[in-house]
Amino acid sequence: MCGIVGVVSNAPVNQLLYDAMLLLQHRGQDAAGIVTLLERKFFMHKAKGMVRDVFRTRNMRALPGNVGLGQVRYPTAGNAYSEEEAQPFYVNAPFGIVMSHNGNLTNAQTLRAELFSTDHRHTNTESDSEVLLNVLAHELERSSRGVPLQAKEIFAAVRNVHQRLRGSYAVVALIAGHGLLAFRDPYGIRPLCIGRSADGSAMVASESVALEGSGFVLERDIAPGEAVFIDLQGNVQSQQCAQGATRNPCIFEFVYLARPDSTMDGISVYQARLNLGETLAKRVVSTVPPSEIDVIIPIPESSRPSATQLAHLLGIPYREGFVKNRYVGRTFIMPGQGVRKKSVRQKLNVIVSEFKGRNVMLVDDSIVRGTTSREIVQMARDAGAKKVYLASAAPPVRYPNVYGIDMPTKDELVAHGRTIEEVRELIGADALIYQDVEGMKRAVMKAASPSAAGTLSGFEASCFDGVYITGDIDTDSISRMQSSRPQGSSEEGDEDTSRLTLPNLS
Ligand SMILES: O=P(O)(O)OC[C@H]1O[C@H](OP(=O)(O)OP(=O)(O)O)[C@H](O)[C@@H]1O
Ligand SMILES: NC(=O)CC[C@H](N)C(=O)O
Ligand SMILES: [Mg+2]
Repeated sequence: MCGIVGVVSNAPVNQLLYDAMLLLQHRGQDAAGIVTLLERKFFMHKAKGMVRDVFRTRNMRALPGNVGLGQVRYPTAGNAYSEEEAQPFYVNAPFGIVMSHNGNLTNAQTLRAELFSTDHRHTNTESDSEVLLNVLAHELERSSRGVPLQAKEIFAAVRNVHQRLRGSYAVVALIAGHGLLAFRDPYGIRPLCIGRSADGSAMVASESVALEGSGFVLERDIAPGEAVFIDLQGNVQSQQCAQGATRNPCIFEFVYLARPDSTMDGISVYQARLNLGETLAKRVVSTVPPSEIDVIIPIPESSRPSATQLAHLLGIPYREGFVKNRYVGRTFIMPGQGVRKKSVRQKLNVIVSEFKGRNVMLVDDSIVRGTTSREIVQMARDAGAKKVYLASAAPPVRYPNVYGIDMPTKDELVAHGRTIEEVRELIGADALIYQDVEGMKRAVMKAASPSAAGTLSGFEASCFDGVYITGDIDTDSISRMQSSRPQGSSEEGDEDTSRLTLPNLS
């Protein structure tokens, strides 16, 4: 996942975009970029790093214009360390287009070859997003050949783009001299919403928190397959551009990726996490009698709502036993296992009195590679805990994700090919309780507003159930994607040489 945002306003948008990107920072910590549009000219600044490091006053001053877009990147394809693959991307024809993408194309290699041989377009990076931009540019060129580019031609181009792309994509693009285009893949895997401010400005963003925190009111989610075009005067037009679109948002957004104060596809992320704690409570009682748990301790940050609800329902005290260093980012979305592992200890420290002589139940939202759990269980023991139980608000992550979450190889998933007992042993906990897949889906669905519930077909939950919603994923495509996953650099904690190796228990 990455965070994307676009604005059409009647006042300068540089600061607005910067602030919205800070609200989306949890979706990507690796690179950040803004493009603004003044008359026919784009102004761009992008670099590796978090928003506050990438933009200096001089960079902000060099971003004039009332229209613009931005992105915070969490790399899932191409090169994690390449400045060139920071977004937005730019092409000069037709018209001049810049684009930000959240998601992952599963047919990027085929498209790259097709772009070169058939469309005669050159891509110069390993990024799937650059491929996407070129497909969009080619289709805009085709649909507007000999006629002025208007909403009709733009929607026709998006229809063709949907035909060619596979995978997940939420996109915001600016077309010089025309306006802002936003669209979402036909399954709605990655989120995108739209809102307005009192002065009539329009904003599209990955999460509602970016709108609300910027003084906008959330109007609605952009529907799966839908395209929205906002002209330079702020007039909004939209059209469904995909056949047979269904709403299947990525369930991992609700488990971990999104901020709890966001609402996506009509589902409150916070309520979803509370509900996950509720269903988890039922699983806990059938494994560890509540009388044997002295205290429930969340693993900050994302597990807090589930842990609170679990503690409440079991009638066990909830305590903050780990203090988080707020200056260390999210460890899961860091590129490279070496840096992730080191960061868990830098990020979390224990309050010994909450552990000493107690049976503690630690709660996390999910266990992916097991990096966090193994460190945390050991830290709890070192702090004097008698028994350390671990509960996960999500089921075991057993399958690679190909839709924009960096878990592309099954070997790095601690639960792949292992029984829960084997995972427990590896992590070193006295008991390990996982959510079950159906319980998770029900819990998240229950958090949907009544009007949204009817529009949801289900969830993209492949990393938990192995069912890939786009229907075109097999072991070959997974290994192809594995080879195009972000590569690290040795100077920043090379992930290949320091990759966590798990003992083979079979
Ligand atoms: O099993 P692992 O591979 O360690 O991944 C899972 C952990 O990573 C995430 O935390 P993260 O620190 O990224 O973010 P958070 O502060 O939002 O919880 C998630 O909340 C789990 O704690
Ligand atoms: N996480 C994302 O949405 C990543 C977008 C794109 N695939 C990249 O790697 O830059
Ligand atoms: Mg966490």
